[in-house]
Amino acid sequence: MTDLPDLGLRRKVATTLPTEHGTFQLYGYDGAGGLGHVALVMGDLDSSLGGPPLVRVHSECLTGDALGSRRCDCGEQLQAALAEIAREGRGALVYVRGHEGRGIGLLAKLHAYALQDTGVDTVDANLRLGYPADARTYEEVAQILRDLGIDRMRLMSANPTKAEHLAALGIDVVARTTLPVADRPENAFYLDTKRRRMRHDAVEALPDAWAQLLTGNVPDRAVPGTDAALVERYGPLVRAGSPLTLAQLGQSIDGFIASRTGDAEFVTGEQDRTHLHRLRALVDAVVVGAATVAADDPRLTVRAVPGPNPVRVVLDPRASAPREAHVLRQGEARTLWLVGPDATAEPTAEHVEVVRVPVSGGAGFAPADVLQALRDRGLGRVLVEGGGRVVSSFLAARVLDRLFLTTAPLLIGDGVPGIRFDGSDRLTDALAGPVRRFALGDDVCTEFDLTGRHRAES
Ligand SMILES: Nc1nc2c(ncn2[C@@H]2O[C@H](COP(=O)(O)OP(=O)(O)OP(=O)(O)O)[C@@H](O)[C@H]2O)c(=O)[nH]1
Ligand SMILES: [Zn+2]
Repeated sequence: MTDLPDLGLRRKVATTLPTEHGTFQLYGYDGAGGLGHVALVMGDLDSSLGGPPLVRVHSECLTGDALGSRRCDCGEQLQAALAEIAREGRGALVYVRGHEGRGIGLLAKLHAYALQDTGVDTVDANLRLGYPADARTYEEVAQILRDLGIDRMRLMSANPTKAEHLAALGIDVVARTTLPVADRPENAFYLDTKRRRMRHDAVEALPDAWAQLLTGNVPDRAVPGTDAALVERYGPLVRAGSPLTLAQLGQSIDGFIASRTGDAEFVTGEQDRTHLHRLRALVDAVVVGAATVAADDPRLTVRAVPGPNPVRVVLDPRASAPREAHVLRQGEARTLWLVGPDATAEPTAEHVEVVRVPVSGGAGFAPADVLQALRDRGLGRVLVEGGGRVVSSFLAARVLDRLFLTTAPLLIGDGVPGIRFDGSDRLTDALAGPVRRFALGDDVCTEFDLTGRHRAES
């Protein structure tokens, strides 16, 4: 190992850092002109025990790492590297301060971004501002690696120059592996420039998971983190094809979707809204009852995420929906207004089609008749999203494939009920799993897989 000058860099503090990938040892070092560096370590790094460990030398990128920027791939590489280390149960990530903007600093990088907004590539932008294309140095990194007992390692990086710098400082880089990143419209030019002008490897570029799901494909590999979670959560719905009947409801933990005055803003939080919009984007049609249209005047479009608007379906046997309701007036998506055979209803706008459906028994539609009317119009994938009575009636009729029931940590005490149906006398007959559960901020979404409960075809 080359003898390095002692830069006076010291490990100052040791603590732990629990992350979504597991708990790491965290070491704080001085250096980087007072900014300090951080190393995250998992497992025993001794090469003689488990071979050369997996190491990521990660250059600080405030915009990518902390703010989720899609101009670069830094944030995704950071998460992917931690996930890889956790998968092996062993390795280290050195988070290098002072490397921001390839060593030119944050504000200079932002100036370089402004130039890139005019079409200049990332290399020329640095040069035009009077900086080198890459001003990063690695002496302090080598000192930290040495402090961690790492003299041989497998480096996770697409940048051969980084490996060469570390090798010149006496670190034996026995292998270099690339991390999967998503090729997205926003980062394509940057990634391409790194490959053409900075010798970066062409990394296996994984497609944007949500864009794939929207086109009906379930990617078999996704960038760890958000993309992987999207595939896990929504992949089964895409695979299920058509027909498919889903329901979604957000309610307080004591089972109400609104207070007794009808105040429903907001029972569940922002993340549940995003989840609802994702479900809307993945189906052909969304179904709501006329009472929900009257109470909430929903738009039923996809706004929180990219994706197409579904056809909007209003269940209104007596044609009582307010004629001024958003879905009956605003044409950003088609609306099917399902009314009883004798109800008085005329289309309120070009995008509205009045559909006659038989009224069964009481004054309501049979869920199976509603689904049939939609299938007759090519709408096989359906989301029933409110209110409580409509969702409950589809549940009771055993036509749902899945129910997404989100509960908020809120006790309303009394109000508009959520899921209600004729219960059973014995708990063994109650509706139980299989379920999957996922956290949506403070709320918990429980996904009931009901495919085994369908009413037998008569
Ligand atoms: N000056 C400048 N810096 C950038 C730009 N985009 C990202 N960066 C910085 O580049 C650094 C990361 O370097 P990259 O070239 O993306 O990747 P790398 O570290 O060389 O290689 P990998 O190990 O594969 O990530 C981070 O410090 C970012 O802040 C840019 O357009 N201009
Ligand atoms: Zn970045």
